[in-house]
Amino acid sequence: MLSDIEIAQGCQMRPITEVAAAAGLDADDLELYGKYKAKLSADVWTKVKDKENGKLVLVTAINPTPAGEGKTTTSVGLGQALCKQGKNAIIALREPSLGPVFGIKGGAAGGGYAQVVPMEDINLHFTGDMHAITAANNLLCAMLDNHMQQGNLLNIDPRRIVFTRVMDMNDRALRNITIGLGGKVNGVPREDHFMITVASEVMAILCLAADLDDLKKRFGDILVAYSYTGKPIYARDLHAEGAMTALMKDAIKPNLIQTLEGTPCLMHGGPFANIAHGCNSVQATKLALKLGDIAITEAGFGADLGAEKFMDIKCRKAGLAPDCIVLVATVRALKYNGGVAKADLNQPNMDALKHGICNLDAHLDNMKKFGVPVVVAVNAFPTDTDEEMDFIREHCAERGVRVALSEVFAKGGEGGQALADEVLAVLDESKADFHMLYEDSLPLEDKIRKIAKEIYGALGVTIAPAAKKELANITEMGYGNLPVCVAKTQYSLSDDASLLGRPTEFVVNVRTARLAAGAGFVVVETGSIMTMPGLPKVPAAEKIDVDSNGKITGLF
Ligand SMILES: Nc1ncnc2c1ncn2[C@@H]1O[C@H](COP(=O)(O)OP(=O)(O)O)[C@@H](O)[C@H]1O
Ligand SMILES: O=COP(=O)(O)O
Ligand SMILES: [Mg+2]
Repeated sequence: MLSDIEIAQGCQMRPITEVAAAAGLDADDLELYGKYKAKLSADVWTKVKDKENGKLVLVTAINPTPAGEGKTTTSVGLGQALCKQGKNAIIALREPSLGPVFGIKGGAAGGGYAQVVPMEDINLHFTGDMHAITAANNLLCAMLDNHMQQGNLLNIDPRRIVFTRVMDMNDRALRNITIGLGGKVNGVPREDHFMITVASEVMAILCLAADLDDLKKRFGDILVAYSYTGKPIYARDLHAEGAMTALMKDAIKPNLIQTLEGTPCLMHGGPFANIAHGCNSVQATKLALKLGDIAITEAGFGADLGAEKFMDIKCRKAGLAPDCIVLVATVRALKYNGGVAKADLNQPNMDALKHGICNLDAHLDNMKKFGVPVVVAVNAFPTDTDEEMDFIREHCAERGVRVALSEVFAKGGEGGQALADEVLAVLDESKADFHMLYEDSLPLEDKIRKIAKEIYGALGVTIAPAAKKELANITEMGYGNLPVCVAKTQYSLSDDASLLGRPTEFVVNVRTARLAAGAGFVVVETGSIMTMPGLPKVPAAEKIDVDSNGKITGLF
């Protein structure tokens, strides 16, 4: 079989203006970035906002292997499959980060015959949104350090700065740094940190902002530090929000691209779900609901992370309500959860599969708590045996859960017909009764406990003294009603990556708490999760190249 990039490069793409027209958009609605990419102009929303919403389908997954289990692939394939049936379906995805592209996981444009294109553009610079987010974030940092250098009128305590620099790269050497060295002319010496751009509050704000004015207000609301007397200092106190917004005036516009089968895809915002809220932008999702009769969107990593945050943060903030959940399961991830080593996942192993199926059960039980009907998509890999796939389908049938074998990777939209039929049946039944896991009024610590117990299956939660103190401080400052965004490993329901399957006898250990006042949630870090990943022993970057004609190879 051809590689993802070979398939993508072999695609005869439609001009993006044609794709837009099929989605009901005309040339005035587009700002072209070449022939195959465009941004939607700001007044598209005014044009479509009074249209009736389509149905909303969320694609999530069981706990993944390090390679990922095919949420993006399934989202693209399902969109292709529905369009093949003549439905007006549009997908809304997140943008890739260079971290995984050059690291372990690869791109975020799907795979096989279920990809969005132009894949290499999308996975590298795309339309520059990641660079704009990085620049806006680091401008604020530069203005913060400059304020302290220029007399520090705000009396900022350099030991209590809570906003850090970012870079869209896996670079562990930047996790903990010292800046301002070299004497008076070089600034105020202090400890600083880098996180990866996709974990930043600026990224979250892009994903949750309604428009340019809201973006600017949220930027101004970013808590950056405390003064020596404990007074909170916001970005607006540094007069940074205007310039930050100017840097992001194009990044806030959703991107329009196409699938391998020429069907429309909105791609905007790229937070990871282990260290951020993991959902594409509200703007893109709301536009997809207006432009399509069915909008398919994804949330990162497993349902314990992306789906929970989709429901409890994105839907809460945006007034969205999913009509159907597609839960992607793979034989390989279930065997991984059944204790099989990564190197042996391609070997048939019914015992491990039967042992690991409890992870699927955990996520099925969890999704029920949100009142949204589920379809399990068994994402078929070439190494899967019929016996293994039949076991998963029979297990779902015994639970009374709709299930479909998805072959979209190998066959594109044609391979997603069974899945499309199951999703359409759910949408026709309209049995969704969406509700969030907790009320705004639940105290922050209790929100954390509720997520840990109800979704992760924890016995309880430990909260480090510093985190406990910061949660109390955040509540004292009037932010106790905000939702919580848990930063946690994606490999386990617990905060310990080694506890696979459906662990029970564990507690979740909260290390830190951070107010993202601009985004409107509180981030708590658990276990050993880090917001700046590192490159692996053999980075994927080593296999990426470009020839003298500009043709890229090795991206996957
Ligand atoms: N059915 C499949 N067979 C083979 N490879 C697949 C299949 N589905 C996905 N992949 C590959 O697995 C990786 C992860 O897929 P992706 O859709 O990005 O997962 P996720 O969005 O859940 O992280 C990609 O490299 C993709 O090409
Ligand atoms: O946030 C992570 O997203 P994927 O699961 O799509 O890699
Ligand atoms: Mg993905």
